[in-house]
Amino acid sequence: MPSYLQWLRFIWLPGILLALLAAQYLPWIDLTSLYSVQLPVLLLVMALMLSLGFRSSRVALASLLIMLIYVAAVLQFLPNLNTDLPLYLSIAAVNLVLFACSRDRSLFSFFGFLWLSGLIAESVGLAMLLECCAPLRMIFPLETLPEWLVGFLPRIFSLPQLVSCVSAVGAFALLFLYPGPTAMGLFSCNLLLLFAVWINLPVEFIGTVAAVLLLTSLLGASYELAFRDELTGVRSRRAFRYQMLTPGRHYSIAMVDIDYFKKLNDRHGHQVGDQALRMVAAQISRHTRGTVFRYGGEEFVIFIPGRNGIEKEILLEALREKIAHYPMCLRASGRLFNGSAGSSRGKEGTRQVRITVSIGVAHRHKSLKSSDGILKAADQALYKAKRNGRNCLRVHA
Ligand SMILES: Nc1nc2c(ncn2[C@@H]2O[C@H](COP(=O)(O)OP(=O)(O)OP(=O)(O)O)[C@@H](O)[C@H]2O)c(=O)[nH]1
Repeated sequence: MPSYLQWLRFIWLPGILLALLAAQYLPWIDLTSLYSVQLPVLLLVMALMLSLGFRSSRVALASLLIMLIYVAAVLQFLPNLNTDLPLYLSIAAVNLVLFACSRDRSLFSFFGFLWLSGLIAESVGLAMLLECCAPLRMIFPLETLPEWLVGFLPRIFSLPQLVSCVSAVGAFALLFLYPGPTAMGLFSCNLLLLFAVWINLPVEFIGTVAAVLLLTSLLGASYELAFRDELTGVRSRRAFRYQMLTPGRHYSIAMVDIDYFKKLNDRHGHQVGDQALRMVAAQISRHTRGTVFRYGGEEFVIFIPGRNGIEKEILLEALREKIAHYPMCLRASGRLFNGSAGSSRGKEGTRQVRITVSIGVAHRHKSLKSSDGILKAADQALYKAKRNGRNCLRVHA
């Protein structure tokens, strides 16, 4: 967006509100019918607009697809659409699985152009096949299972039911392969289509619920963007700031900093440095009771609720040791792999790297109450740990 239009970013929502208010007074627009009949369209358009803003082509394509089916059904574009709806829905479910397999990119790109062209070609081809080629349907009745499948499955299954079941299983598998709010949204839509095919849900319900699911997945994705560190998967510094707004009465803050990280980066490259950051984040998450945040660079903060300071220090000391003894192996090429899972440990051409961390911890108590003060105290303790030779834990007195 050009810089002179930047201000639009802050007024588009009040702009929509004013447009809707103005529409109340336009005689040729009947908003009552718009709200009741077109609610799914409004919600799906919202999902589409937001996903375009987020460059989430997967949600954008899913919104477009559901909108296409909804509009075609409501406006009776195709004479047999209502009877063929389960078939269309099951094919939409297959499409959702394909979307879930792809990576998010902008729809305004060659990639987006390919997907949209494919979607249009598929819709037109399917509509022509189902609506115009009646003789073909006599030969291949798409509602029932093909003969070759009847031997394996009971006849009570219709083809759309089978396809929607397989798609839902596929979407579930993809949720495990690429976990995240978007995959979860697409899987939920797949489940919705599965139910719609099996128990004939009304099209208004399908459109509205699908839009709500897609919008919720977008909100989840935006939360992840704002509050999660992309590299390590732990919460971000912004999330820590929010956490410290309501920290509670009894808590401690530990700052964990990787030792000589610059040297590691310089010697083995940034990719190895990134892997080390991921390893440390994973170890902290696994071995502490608190919440882990990446504070910046090679520094992590742990928010540990509870009173027992000594117990927390023992656990943090154990964490420091676990990280120091964690075997990370470097291949001759310089690429890191997980030593504990690596079968090549000790093989020729591999070398182990030991990573250590220094930890500073401060507990909230009578004379140290403000969250900023506690954070500063933990930082001072960390500085002490660094000065005392690193790879150790220091507690703010
Ligand atoms: N690979 C990688 N490096 C990062 C990242 N963020 C910051 N760094 C590097 O982290 C290094 C931090 O170095 P320093 O602050 O000097 O700390 P250090 O070398 O660990 O020294 P001590 O803390 O005193 O032991 C810099 O070289 C940064 O480039 C990141 O996301 N990935």
